Amino acid sequence: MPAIVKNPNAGLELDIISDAVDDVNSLRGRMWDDESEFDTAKDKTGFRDYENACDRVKNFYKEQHEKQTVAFNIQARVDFKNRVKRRMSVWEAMELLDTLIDESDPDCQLGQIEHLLQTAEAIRRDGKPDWMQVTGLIHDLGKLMLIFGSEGQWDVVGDTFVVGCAFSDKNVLPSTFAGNSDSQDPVYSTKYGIYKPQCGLDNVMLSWGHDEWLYHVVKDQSTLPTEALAMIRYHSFYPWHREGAYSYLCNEKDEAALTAVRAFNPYDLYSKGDERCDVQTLRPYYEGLIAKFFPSTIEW
Ligand SMILES: O[C@H]1[C@H](O)[C@@H](O)[C@H](O)[C@@H](O)[C@@H]1O
Ligand SMILES: [Fe+2]
Ligand SMILES: [Fe+2]
Repeated sequence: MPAIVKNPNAGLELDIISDAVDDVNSLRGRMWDDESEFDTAKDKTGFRDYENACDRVKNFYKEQHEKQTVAFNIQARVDFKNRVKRRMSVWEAMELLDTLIDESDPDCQLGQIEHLLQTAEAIRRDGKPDWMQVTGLIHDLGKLMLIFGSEGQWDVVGDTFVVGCAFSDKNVLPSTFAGNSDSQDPVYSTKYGIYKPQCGLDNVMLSWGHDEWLYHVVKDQSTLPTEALAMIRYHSFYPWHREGAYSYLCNEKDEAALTAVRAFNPYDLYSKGDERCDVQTLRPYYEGLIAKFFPSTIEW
């Protein structure tokens, strides 16, 4: 049974999806009940413990850190532009996302649709505006790349980092970058690499993954504000928004983005320990919100 569902034809055959849901649910049952991979009652310090993470997570980061080179990142962006697009609604995308497992995540015990709803519900409980609730609801939909033709998990999920200059030791499991050929490159291995000081994140290439993919999908097809786009684009950029790395590449515009991403992050991360959500009960409320910012179907 596949750990992730990949449909090479990238169609949305419903029987494949429902088989996949069954497979994934049974896999989840085994991963989470029998292996006790997750610590259910942890406080905030228990999240994102990569040093003590299971092999699945450590192997994921080793592979990602070795394979995300500048050359790969340029090609990924070309491929993104030339890809075949699919049409579906945001809610359909959420249901499809629920057939996938994120191998990078040491904390997410429930499925992806519950993670989206838990994030949105935590934002809603705090009385935050509609647009931010919707942002929470959709922020990980870029993981659909796993179905729409990614190379693997390593070019979709996990934290992001800058490529084209020296890898920061503020990244998780930084020793694994030794296996990335860019670490030996005479330019890419220097502090600034291919960048100018304070050039701004718009001019910097972050490792390719679900943040950047969804940012491009959403920016022209929704009426979400700039802050929402920053939350989506940089939510996995933990070395920057949590650890303060790469400040020598940032400009003034990035300060506003940083404020937005920091406001968003606790809802994304710590809601993973919240109560379960009832998908069908919450559906009408969130479909109403989605309709405020998106047309009925969009191109993915
Ligand atoms: O493992 C997680 C992943 O589940 C998230 O979706 C991503 O945003 C994080 O940065 C990553 O580390
Ligand atoms: Fe994410
Ligand atoms: Fe998330």
